[in-house]
Amino acid sequence: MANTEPYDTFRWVPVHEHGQDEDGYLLVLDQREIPHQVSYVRLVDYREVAEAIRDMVVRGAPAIGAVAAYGYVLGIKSGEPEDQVYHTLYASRPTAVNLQWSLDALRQLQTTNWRRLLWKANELVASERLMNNKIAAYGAEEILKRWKQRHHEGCKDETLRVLHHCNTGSLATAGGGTALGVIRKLAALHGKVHVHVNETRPRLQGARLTCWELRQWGIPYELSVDAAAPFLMAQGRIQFVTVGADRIAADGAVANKIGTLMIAIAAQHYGIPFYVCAPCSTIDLKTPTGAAMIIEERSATEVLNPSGKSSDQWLAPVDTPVYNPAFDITPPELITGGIVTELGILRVRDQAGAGIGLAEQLQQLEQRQKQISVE
Ligand SMILES: CSC[C@@H](O)[C@@H](O)C(=O)COP(=O)(O)O
Repeated sequence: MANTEPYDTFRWVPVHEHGQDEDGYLLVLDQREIPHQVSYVRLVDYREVAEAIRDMVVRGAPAIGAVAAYGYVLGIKSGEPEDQVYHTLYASRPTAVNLQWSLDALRQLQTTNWRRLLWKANELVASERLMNNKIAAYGAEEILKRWKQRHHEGCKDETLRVLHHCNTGSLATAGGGTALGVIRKLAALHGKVHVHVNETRPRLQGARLTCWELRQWGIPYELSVDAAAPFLMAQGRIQFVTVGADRIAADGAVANKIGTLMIAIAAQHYGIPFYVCAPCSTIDLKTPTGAAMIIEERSATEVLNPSGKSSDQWLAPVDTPVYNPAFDITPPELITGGIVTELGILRVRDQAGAGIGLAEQLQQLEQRQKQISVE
């Protein structure tokens, strides 16, 4: 099982012969087909895995990382040169650092024993599931505390209202999700939670995937076009923003789905706390600032013909020039709430508004976790 849902986002399927694992393949839920149908793609070759990541059969930074790890197992199992396997998978999507992180975790074992690599891939997936639970707990505790404070100060609304961009649920991770995991936990703790879902042009991860997951979880939601977000804030419909991340630089700048920056700017304008929820593996201390990040550019067709169907569904004249960055970079000063990780919450700005680097805070949180586990 790759997660705790009635559906598996991905699953390694062992093939047993003579009482032991002789072989195996990867099943991946085809997210391009959601919400219309739940179907799985069977992947037996590491090149197919790279293609599935590139084509967004599977997407979401942590899920990409986990699936790439199984891709690496498939490549090594079939005797392909390690370098080729590593670099083919590595290049499949450039912005999500989790991809590199999980491939490095396997490469460091320096083994061609695929069963040992498979064991490691399974371990990464299991630990990520636990991390998701911790992110959910820390994030929900923080937001609920702030919400109660607001209430105490006179806000009469009984419902906790959150805006979410893209998809960060079980479909995007190996567990219960990051930002959506926080929302799910909030719903479990508080009951009255309402989610404003941004549709997330051009691939519509919000409309197709987040609405699908929220419906299954029984959490009330409402869908709007991306450009509506600032106006919803102006109308007082949003109290918090939670989003995920594909890479976080050492200064706290966040690469996430295109549209995130627009929301962060508006949230600051309207005084709405903006939270980024991500495992520590998304923090890339080797990248000092957002300016050093590689932002993936995707095809013009995604924008011109999102359905991928017949030419009469093109949204603009066929040869219209398009610039289609898949992500944007939100500067640290706009991460007004904090970065929710499995170790706790990182603050990007101190009380006086000065920048605080993440490296030192991470060290402190790690130290604290070690102390807790000793006690
Ligand atoms: C927990 S998922 C975090 C991010 O990967 C998510 O917010 C996002 O931007 C996904 O982009 P996608 O292009 O769908 O892979």
